[in-house]
Amino acid sequence: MSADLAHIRQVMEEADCLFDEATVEAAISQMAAKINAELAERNPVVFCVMNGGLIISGKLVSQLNFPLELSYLHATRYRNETTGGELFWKAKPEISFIDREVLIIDDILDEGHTLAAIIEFCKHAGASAVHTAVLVDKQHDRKARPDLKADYVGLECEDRYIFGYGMDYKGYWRNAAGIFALKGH
Ligand SMILES: O=P(O)(O)OC[C@H]1O[C@H](OP(=O)(O)OP(=O)(O)O)[C@H](O)[C@@H]1O
Ligand code: HPA
Repeated sequence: MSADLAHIRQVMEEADCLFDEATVEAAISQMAAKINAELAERNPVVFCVMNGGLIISGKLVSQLNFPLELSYLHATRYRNETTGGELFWKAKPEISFIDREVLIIDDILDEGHTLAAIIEFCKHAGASAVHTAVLVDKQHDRKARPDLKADYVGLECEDRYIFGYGMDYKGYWRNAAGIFALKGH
């Protein structure tokens, strides 16, 4: 069924901007500086977690100043909904990373089931270390594991459904140049 575009537009009109473009870009640059300082000599294989990780991955890797290999994987549990379900692998990594360090880039660490499963998968598949970078870490006490943290975090946000910078509302607004919170959520 096609989305109701009038509704999709209204959602943006009513949304609260949590972080404007300049703030998000500054956060991405800070992440890049830290990754450059810590991973430049590690020859990591970098994986973008599709679809949400697309924008942050592109903006982040272009600020990394060392040679790296870039690929993607796709694991999803929200499927255009605002609450998560069972994790479904749409595409597993194709590039080999046995005995290599891996850097996973995603848009958001929410409950963390997605990131935890990807970390586990990469370790089982032979990665010598798994580093993780997320643009946003949502603050609440529903994490898959209480100690689950990403190594590189751009921003922390309140416990609301957010979109923009790769994150979608019903498949839309991944392109929004800012991070917005849905009215009433
Ligand atoms: O921390 P969690 O609660 O597991 O949620 C985070 C994950 O959810 C979103 O992906 P989604 O399942 O929406 O797939 P998509 O990126 O293709 O939209 C997001 O891009 C993260 O990968
Ligand atoms: O708040 C969110 N917004 C968009 N996608 C998401 N995936 C998990 N949480 C979110």
